[in-house]
Amino acid sequence: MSGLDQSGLPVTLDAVHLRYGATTALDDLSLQIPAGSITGLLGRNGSGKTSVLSLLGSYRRPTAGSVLIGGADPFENERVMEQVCLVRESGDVLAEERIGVNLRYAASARPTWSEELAQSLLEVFELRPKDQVKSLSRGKRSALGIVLGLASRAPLTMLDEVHLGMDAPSRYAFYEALLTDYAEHPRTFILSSHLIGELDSMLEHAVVLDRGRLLASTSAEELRTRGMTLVGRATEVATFLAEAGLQVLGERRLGPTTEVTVVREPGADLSDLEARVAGTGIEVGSISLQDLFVHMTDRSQERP
Ligand SMILES: Nc1ncnc2c1ncn2[C@@H]1O[C@H](COP(=O)(O)OP(=O)(O)OP(=O)(O)O)[C@@H](O)[C@H]1O
Repeated sequence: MSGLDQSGLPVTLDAVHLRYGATTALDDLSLQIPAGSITGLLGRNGSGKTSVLSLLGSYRRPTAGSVLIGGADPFENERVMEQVCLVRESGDVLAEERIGVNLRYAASARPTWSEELAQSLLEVFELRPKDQVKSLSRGKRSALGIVLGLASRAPLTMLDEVHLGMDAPSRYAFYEALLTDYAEHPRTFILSSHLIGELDSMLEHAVVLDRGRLLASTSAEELRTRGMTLVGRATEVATFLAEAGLQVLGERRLGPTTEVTVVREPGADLSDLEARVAGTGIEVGSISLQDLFVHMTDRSQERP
């Protein structure tokens, strides 16, 4: 890696294991996050999202395997880490200090810092430099984390559930600010969240974890097209499904009508589904990333 990479850093995890004592948090995780992408790091509680970000933020080292940012090991690597910004849910701020002091501290540590962006975001989120961090409400403290994360303009910027506690208008202001600044200053963003519905349209790449294992690391578009819904008369849908060779994830009955969610195997094609249902009265619809995620991580079918 030479100098500052202004267009975003790629991330590679190769056979990564992370254990906390007897707990295996990450189990043989291999994935790549493209440089310059807005990537969603998705998973249920305890799936390992924060653990992945702690490795990338150089708070921890893997028990086994390798973590590379821009081709280099980030651990205790100042040259890499000045280009990496991780904002954790806890904020990582100097709570006893004023907002202005926190901003000056961040600016001094970051060669890519934009003071202009920081000041405009303070206005967007109605934060005043003279306010003490410890007196901020939870939502305002989250907003401060977002100001620090976005104004860092770090080539790898990671935001771990940062928008928790923020009201809907503030969250939408955050999404808009991120997209606007990203358009002018592309970089790699990794956003970890449960609010997949809100992030869906922003994401270019998605990493889905479940119990420390990788379920998917793929383009968001590929993930979105993995599933479809079929809505029609129950008998017709059942007849179609009997011949279609599709995996059924879920079914909802609404009187004589049924809605089934089907998925294709990675690499298979669902684009001909419209043509295949022609004349059956069945309608084909898309499913949201949120619904697909719920289905992918559903454990209700598991039996010990
Ligand atoms: N410091 C720790 N000591 C022991 N176990 C830990 C520690 N941190 C995390 N774990 C365990 O590692 C696993 C992954 O946790 P992690 O915090 O990475 O998940 P997460 O996806 O970020 O969860 P959440 O969405 O609830 O924040 C969980 O089983 C968790 O209990």
